Amino acid sequence: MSFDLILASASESRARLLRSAGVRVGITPPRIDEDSVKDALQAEDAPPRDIADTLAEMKARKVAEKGGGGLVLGCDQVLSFKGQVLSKPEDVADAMSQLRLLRGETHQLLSAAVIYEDMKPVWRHVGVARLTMSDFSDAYLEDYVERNWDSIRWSVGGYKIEEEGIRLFRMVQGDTFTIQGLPLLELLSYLTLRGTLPT
Ligand SMILES: Nc1nc2c(ncn2[C@@H]2O[C@H](COP(=O)(O)OP(=O)(O)OP(=O)(O)O)[C@@H](O)[C@H]2O)c(=O)[nH]1
Repeated sequence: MSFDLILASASESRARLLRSAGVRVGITPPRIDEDSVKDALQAEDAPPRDIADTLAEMKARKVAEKGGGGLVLGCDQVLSFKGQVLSKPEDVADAMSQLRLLRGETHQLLSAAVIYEDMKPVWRHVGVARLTMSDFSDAYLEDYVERNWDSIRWSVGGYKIEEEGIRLFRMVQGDTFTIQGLPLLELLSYLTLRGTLPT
């Protein structure tokens, strides 16, 4: 089976978004040390957008270097809150403390995507969403995390917007795809414009 692109990501959410849109996706998870790259960039005060874009490009390049040709898509999402960059929660306690931090406040999700072809970047986009959380109670927060841990553990911010996580919010600006980790609309526009996908 031929693929429209290779997804250089272990994210089941991204694979699902692409396949639901009818994109024929091969998966090759990248093997990069995200944390050390993130730490180095934060030490240089790199803005969250640059952190996400740099990591997305590194993942695409790492998989493109394995050969195989075609289009390789690398992605990365970061949560930006008052100058901090938050990652996926380490454990239940971390998820609870992150959500307490974000409660009643507005944070941004930045979802970067980079496509490599013939060993060079040919397209990139960083989607941005702004999300304002409601003032949910500690009791609901703890119950939400305990019940949903197996799902939210894979999500930056410790929530899944398309599941019960939507109840944590009172306002969301930006598309659900960007929030779920992929600027899908912009990606599909590029793939149709270049003739990879029929339209
Ligand atoms: N389904 C869903 N996934 C979300 C949501 N918010 C964030 N995510 C996921 O959170 C993850 C963000 O972490 P990343 O480091 O960018 O990606 P990853 O899952 O570690 O996978 P790699 O691309 O291999 O690094 C992605 O898998 C996103 O799809 C959401 O609201 N819904």
